[in-house]
Amino acid sequence: MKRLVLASGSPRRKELLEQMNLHFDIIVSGFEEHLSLSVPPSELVKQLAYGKANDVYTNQSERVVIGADTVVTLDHNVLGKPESREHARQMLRSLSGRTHIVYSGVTILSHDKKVDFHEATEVTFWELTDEEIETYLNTGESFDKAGGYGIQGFGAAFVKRIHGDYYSVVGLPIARTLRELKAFGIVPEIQH
Ligand SMILES: Cc1cn([C@H]2C[C@H](O)[C@@H](COP(=O)(O)OP(=O)(O)OP(=O)(O)O)O2)c(=O)[nH]c1=O
Repeated sequence: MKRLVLASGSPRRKELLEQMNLHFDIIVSGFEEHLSLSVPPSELVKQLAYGKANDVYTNQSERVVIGADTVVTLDHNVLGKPESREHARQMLRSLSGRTHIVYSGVTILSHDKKVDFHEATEVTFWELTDEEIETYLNTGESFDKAGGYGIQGFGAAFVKRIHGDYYSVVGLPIARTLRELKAFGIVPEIQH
């Protein structure tokens, strides 16, 4: 049986794989993310996902490695994780009352195969007041998340509409990932 490795420090990605009853190890990659690559966001997230997976993959033939990356785009600007409270505030103000796209890219690597894909999900926010934004910033939830919000947390209060895979917004399009993992011989253990 191949050994699945998640090349991610994201607690959300870990929880989603656990939710599906997959057994895996975690090795966090030291790959440096640069959001400035001049490629479309759908390519960018795949390139960053590949960078993370490839950093952890060490040519061990029994390993299947998953890397993933998530960004938010608004008017062709790419928003990663906020670097400060002010940066998070600016991001949330720019997302207020608008529709943005969340891109998640995934790479799965083994010694003889590489699969990569992305999902794009449209998220529309209600108009946010300054007070709502400040209250949200106080939760501290913004700081490790692309676009400065977490749809799975208090950020749920901002979401008017979503079109696409919810789990991709959280960081890992889990259904598509499971489907692709099958080709690597990785299937969840179903408990009877
Ligand atoms: C938009 C949004 C993003 N996010 C998260 C998913 C990702 O973890 C994070 C984007 O950062 P990433 O660089 O994709 O991932 P990461 O740094 O958390 O983990 P690693 O690089 O080790 O794999 O934003 C949410 O949790 N909820 C949301 O609603």
